[in-house]
Amino acid sequence: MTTNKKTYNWVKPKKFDNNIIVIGGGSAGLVSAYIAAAVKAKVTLIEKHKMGGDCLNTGCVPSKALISTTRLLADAARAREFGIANLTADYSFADVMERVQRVIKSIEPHDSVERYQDLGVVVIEGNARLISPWEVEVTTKSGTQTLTSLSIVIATGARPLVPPIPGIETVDYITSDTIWNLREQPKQLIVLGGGPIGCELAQCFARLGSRVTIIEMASRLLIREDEDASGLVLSQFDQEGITVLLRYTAKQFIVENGEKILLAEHESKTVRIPFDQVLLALGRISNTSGYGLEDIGVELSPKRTIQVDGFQATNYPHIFACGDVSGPYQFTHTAAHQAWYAAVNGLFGDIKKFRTDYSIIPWATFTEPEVARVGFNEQEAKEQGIKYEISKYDISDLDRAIADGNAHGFVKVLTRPGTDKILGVTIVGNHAGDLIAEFVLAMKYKMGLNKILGTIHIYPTLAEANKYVAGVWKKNHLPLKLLRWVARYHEWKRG
Ligand SMILES: Cc1cc2nc3c(=O)[nH]c(=O)nc-3n(C[C@H](O)[C@H](O)[C@H](O)COP(=O)(O)OP(=O)(O)OC[C@H]3O[C@@H](n4cnc5c(N)ncnc54)[C@H](O)[C@@H]3O)c2cc1C
Ligand SMILES: NC(=O)c1ccc[n+]([C@@H]2O[C@H](COP(=O)([O-])OP(=O)(O)OC[C@H]3O[C@@H](n4cnc5c(N)ncnc54)[C@H](O)[C@@H]3O)[C@@H](O)[C@H]2O)c1
Repeated sequence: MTTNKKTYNWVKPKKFDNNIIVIGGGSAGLVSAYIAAAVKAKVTLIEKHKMGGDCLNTGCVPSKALISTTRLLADAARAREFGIANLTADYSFADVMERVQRVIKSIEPHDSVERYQDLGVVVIEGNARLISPWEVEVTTKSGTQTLTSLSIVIATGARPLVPPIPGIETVDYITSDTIWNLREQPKQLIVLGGGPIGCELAQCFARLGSRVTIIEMASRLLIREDEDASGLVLSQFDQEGITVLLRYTAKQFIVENGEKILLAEHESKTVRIPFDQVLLALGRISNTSGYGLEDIGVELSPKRTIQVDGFQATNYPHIFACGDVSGPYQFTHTAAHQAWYAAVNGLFGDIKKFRTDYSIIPWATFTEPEVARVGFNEQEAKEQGIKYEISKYDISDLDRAIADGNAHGFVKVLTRPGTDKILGVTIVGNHAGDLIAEFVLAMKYKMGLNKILGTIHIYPTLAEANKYVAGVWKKNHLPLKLLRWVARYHEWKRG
């Protein structure tokens, strides 16, 4: 990437207050600041809202806290299957939502100003604005100051997409930012979008007793995953009474006699869907305006994320970006991964630069069943013309899953034809997000399915599914010639 010509229009300070300034105290910013402090750099972290960013305050943590409560309710509803005649759950929606806040409070110290100050980071709670490629203006309650830095990491995150659907402003919509403020349960909740946010939250609210309808314009839920994976999520949602309307596109909101109605388009017809609350889960857009990027000319990508090169650098070689604001992934663990590169390249790039390693990126959607993935799935391999073989193990056969009363799902491994090299894995089922870790490690350290098959897995665990799928691969790759020869050898020995 070439240096933006605008660099030459700015006067570079002769001395600097900081080695690195990090803008944004979410998953990406916190890790960048941590790394910088660990290697003894002078680092200032600026956060304008809440330390911990989306993950702690409105994203991963509250959603997973709500998932754990609602799973308890779903398990209680299945009590009979477990030999318990009657198990009633007495709860109030408001109490459940308060518990979510308590979980956030318990995790808050991990991301707190105090913790980062103790680590050696200067933390400023204020609004940052780039006023030159080396200067950041910070506005706090007590005033405005200008800081200078040799390098800058932009980690300003993303926000829920609010599309300009006519009438949207009249229906008091909620997003993943505001849903956590609800204390009164929606009776009839529409969830716009069947991606990870829509699916996780739709299931939670259905389990709490709301009547939930998902509106998804694509032909499947979780469209990035393979059809067999999203199919299992769909059939679970059907069983739980969630209405899933596929190939429906939200077109307009109207309010008639006080009733809120969504007009959605389906097969060229307009369908009316009444509701009392609508959650927008239509994707997240990067925060790229209002803090000086446009003034100094930091370039954006066609997807409106900050454009970075393979080293997380923007068109200014000393300004880096990481996390949701730069993409291409929008996960806490990828934000943290990129943050290491942004900080290290920002501090030591003159000596050595490290290219961000995207070779093995895992993720999971925490619906029941969970859907976890690393590497290629079938649809991506086909799109990219990559040849593969499939080994699939059905979890309905797994002793532990049967004992747990959760015998559904699968482990599917794509391997390079004729070898045990793993190209990608999809796991659907209980604890899929944990089970995939074995394959992430195997892929990272280039271990094939033979190595997984040769590893002892504790009986009876869900992790045995990983060994069994390796066994499926082995059965399909038996050394037939050798086995024929061995059979003759045994025959000869018998005389
Ligand atoms: C409902 C939901 C569930 C999710 N679940 C998961 C999950 O289970 N697993 C997973 O891996 N990911 C999950 N994610 C995604 C994850 O939350 C994000 O990928 C992650 O938080 C991105 O971190 P970030 O640091 O890039 O951005 P953020 O966390 O958004 O942090 C950016 C920070 O920058 C601050 N900021 C912005 N502008 C300025 C400025 N000018 N000055 C100072 N500060 C500024 C903001 O206030 C914010 O705190 C979920 C997201 C949502 C919404
Ligand atoms: N477990 C996790 O790791 C986790 C959980 C939640 C969110 N996230 C992150 O947050 C990101 C955003 O999630 P998301 O679910 O909001 O976005 P998404 O982009 O994954 O899904 C949005 C869905 O909305 C549909 N859609 C868009 N416009 C529509 C319309 N007008 N009518 C009907 N449907 C429409 C799209 O087809 C798509 O399927 C994810 O990509 C993920 O990276 C991760």
